[in-house]
Amino acid sequence: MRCTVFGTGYLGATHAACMAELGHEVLGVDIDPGKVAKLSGGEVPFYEPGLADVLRRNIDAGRLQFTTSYVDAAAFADLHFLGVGTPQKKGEYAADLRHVYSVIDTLAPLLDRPAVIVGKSTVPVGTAAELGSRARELAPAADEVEVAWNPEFLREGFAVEDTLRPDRLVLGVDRARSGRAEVLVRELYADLIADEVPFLLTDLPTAELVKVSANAFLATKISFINAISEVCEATGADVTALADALGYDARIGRRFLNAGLGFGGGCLPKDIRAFMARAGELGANQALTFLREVDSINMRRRTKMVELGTRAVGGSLLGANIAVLGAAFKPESDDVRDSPALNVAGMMQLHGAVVSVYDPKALDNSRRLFPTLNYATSVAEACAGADAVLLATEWDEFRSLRPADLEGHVRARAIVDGRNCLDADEWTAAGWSYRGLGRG
Ligand SMILES: NC(=O)c1ccc[n+]([C@@H]2O[C@H](COP(=O)([O-])OP(=O)(O)OC[C@H]3O[C@@H](n4cnc5c(N)ncnc54)[C@H](O)[C@@H]3O)[C@@H](O)[C@H]2O)c1
Ligand SMILES: O=c1ccn([C@@H]2O[C@H](COP(=O)(O)OP(=O)(O)O[C@H]3O[C@H](CO)[C@@H](O)[C@H](O)[C@H]3O)[C@@H](O)[C@H]2O)c(=O)[nH]1
Repeated sequence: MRCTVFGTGYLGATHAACMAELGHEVLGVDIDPGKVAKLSGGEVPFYEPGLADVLRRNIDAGRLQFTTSYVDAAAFADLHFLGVGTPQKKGEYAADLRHVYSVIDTLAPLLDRPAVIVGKSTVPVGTAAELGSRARELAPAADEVEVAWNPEFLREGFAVEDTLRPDRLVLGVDRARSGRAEVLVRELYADLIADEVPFLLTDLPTAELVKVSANAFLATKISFINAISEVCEATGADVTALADALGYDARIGRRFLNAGLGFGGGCLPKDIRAFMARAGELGANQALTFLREVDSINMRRRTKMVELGTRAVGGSLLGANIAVLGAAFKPESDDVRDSPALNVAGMMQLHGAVVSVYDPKALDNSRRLFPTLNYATSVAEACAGADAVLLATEWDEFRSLRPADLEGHVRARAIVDGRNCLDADEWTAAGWSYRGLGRG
């Protein structure tokens, strides 16, 4: 079948390519002509393992195209996915929905036959119903336009795998409508459903809430273990051993219990804030106040890392050479949105340190977002003359570092492991001062 995907960023480009991989004809639509040109040429404008292969294979097969033209998109299909960004508003907790509304305001007037718009962006509860009313007001096809919500749960770094083998598919529909959305979406995902991926049909607000609740839970789990880290730091306990022991309880589980520098990225931080803002608008102010604490615990880890880095160089950052390994918000991604690593690097610089940042994939994005930091093109270059090394993103290249790899480069043997991914004993035995977060 045919579909379009509006917004070809991390989510949209992946969705478009993967829907083509399932055998559908797909047209990706973006307002950024540069992005459209790259994607059309088979180039992924960001780092996402495995995506380039899927993209090229499907472009070559003639199933996947990209355009900036809404007119072409409206003519191309009757099933339209909406995957544009919903960032945090400047200076507020709430989500900025201007891109989502812009898609509806531009697309709907072009819809002159029955159409289904399926939202995948993460939005505050109530948005889908509002978008549906607006689309029907603007569309020549009026009541024949239906808006449904199919939240996306993919993780960056595993986007292709998560799209082609998701844990579940959730579809929220407007029960007052024809049921066409369910029919089309079930047909689109037929191969996944046949592979026994659970398909959960619900109403619009529930679908919207599933998404933000999932991210709120994940953020809470990370902040829970990071709060325990603070107690470990006060007592000399080791949070990594503690998390392993907790994780054996199947009711708790080990995943998302990695203590360290905490969560960042284009999703968890802004989603929990938008969730709090929306709950407030709905008069449920008390319900999510715990998320404020989740956010605070998370941000405190970043200042703790700065504190450990400062201690590692003897108490003052002024003039100290600091190597920061990692800039992406997590490994296997070049995404630096709300990156804990860059936040720490920036704070160290503000305190007078000379900071050198290295990341295997995220340097271009880092330079664009934080042009005032110094960037190195290798671990060795970042560590040259360093008074302390800070490991901020657990890329394999950094996990596999051995003390000998840094000998001859650093000025002092001090390392702060912000992701608790190094063997503390090995580094200590090699004469290094090793500090981890939540490790005694
Ligand atoms: N990145 C993820 O891993 C992920 C996973 C699940 C959900 N989400 C959600 O998906 C949404 C998109 O996130 P993202 O990370 O892909 O964002 P992104 O910034 O990478 O991509 C958004 C894209 O939308 C395009 N765009 C903006 N306005 C447009 C318009 N009017 N018409 C067409 N294109 C337009 C932009 O040019 C950009 O390419 C957000 O709501 C996010 O919370 C993201
Ligand atoms: O035990 C852990 C696990 C993760 N993190 C950090 O948490 C952040 C988010 O990690 P992850 O959830 O893997 O990355 P995202 O790609 O942002 O994915 C989240 O956000 C997406 C966008 O909403 C959702 O689709 C995914 O399901 C959800 O996991 C990163 O900074 C990680 O370093 C930890 O600190 N400790």
